Amino acid sequence: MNQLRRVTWSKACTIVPTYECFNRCSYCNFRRDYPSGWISLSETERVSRKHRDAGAIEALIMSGEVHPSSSRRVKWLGHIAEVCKVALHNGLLPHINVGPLTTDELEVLSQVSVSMGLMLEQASPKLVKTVHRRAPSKSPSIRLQHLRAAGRLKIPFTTGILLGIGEDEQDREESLRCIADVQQEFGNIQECIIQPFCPGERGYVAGYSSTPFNIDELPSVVATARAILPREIALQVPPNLVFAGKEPRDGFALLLRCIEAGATDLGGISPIDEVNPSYSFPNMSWLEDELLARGYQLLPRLPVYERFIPWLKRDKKREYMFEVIASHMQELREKPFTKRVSGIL
Ligand SMILES: O=c1nc2n(C[C@H](O)[C@H](O)[C@H](O)CO)c3cc(O)ccc3cc-2c(=O)[nH]1
Ligand SMILES: C[C@H]1O[C@@H](n2cnc3c(N)ncnc32)[C@H](O)[C@@H]1O
Ligand code: MET
Ligand code: SF4
Repeated sequence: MNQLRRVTWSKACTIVPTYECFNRCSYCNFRRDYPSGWISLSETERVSRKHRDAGAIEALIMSGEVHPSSSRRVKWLGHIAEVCKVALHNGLLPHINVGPLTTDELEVLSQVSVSMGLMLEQASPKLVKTVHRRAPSKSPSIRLQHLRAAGRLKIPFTTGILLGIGEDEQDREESLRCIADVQQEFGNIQECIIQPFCPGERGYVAGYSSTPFNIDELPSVVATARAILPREIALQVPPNLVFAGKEPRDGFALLLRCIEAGATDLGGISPIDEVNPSYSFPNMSWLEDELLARGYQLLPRLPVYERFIPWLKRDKKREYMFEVIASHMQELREKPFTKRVSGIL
């Protein structure tokens, strides 16, 4: 009998410490002007419980940023750590993506999460003059430094490239080679996201992008990534952006081409994609059936890949985190099916 091939996803609940951000990436639909406030811990608790009860495993902590030299930076970081603790104590495993951090900051947040992430976006310095002109955090050297610091600290890590922001094919290959280099040196990259820029309500690449990303080219970028990146790195594509603006049948056909080109993961699936709120996710139970008919098993996973669990520091303070990991692993082992966790989606 033919072995079923695996495609994974993570049932997530996105928690946003703050939408305020000192950067102004021209494609961003997420940021709001100061002051728009920080999430309270009681709201964090309410949201975490609700999603844990509905079967979520991951708390995707995604935030706007406070300038590195601002006097508010320490409070901002401390608040993110508190938000993670609340999510964890309500049974969710935090994955943190809050922009570039110093080594000390990474160390602090690694205590309260099971994995972290930062998109490289693109390594080409030319974008700091265009889409990232008002986004100092998007300096490629700062982001590569972050990836390497996370490597040194042995933090299981997610990164990726953003497509259609004015880069060309060589730029994409160069960015992927930078990610491969980090992996070669540190081995901490668990997945690489191949993320197509999608214009939303507010984000636009005004006058910058001479070649907006054509979603039908996604499989070929996935194939390039598969050729450049070491085998052990999972390739993630966001299914809501693959399905965007298409009939379900056509969206599915495109997703299948991405999978055949090497994509192995669909990332964090939450009720709302906070980055691209105008694009909803396909129904995961439906996707499970469709994929099964093509020889693929759609399996839920934790936000830390199993081979990295031994990397997580084990001390008294973090004993609780290991209990939460163990209980989710146990549940997935008993019933490793998408239908079981796809609850409220
Ligand atoms: O729903 C989303 N999840 C995003 N995720 C979450 C990701 O899909 C999952 O949380 C991870 O796969 C967990 O392992 C990101 C995670 C990162 O580390 C870096 C960037 C992203 C970007 C998105 C995103 O745009 N939308
Ligand atoms: C969290 C990640 O989301 C990505 N991101 C930000 N805005 C958009 C958009 N409009 N479309 C697709 N991806 C986006 C960036 O790559 C960022 O790092
Ligand atoms: C919507 S972006 C959220 C994460 C962070 N601000 C970054 O751009 O890397
Ligand atoms: S993409 Fe991230 S860094 Fe850029 S403006 Fe939006 S929240 Fe800020």
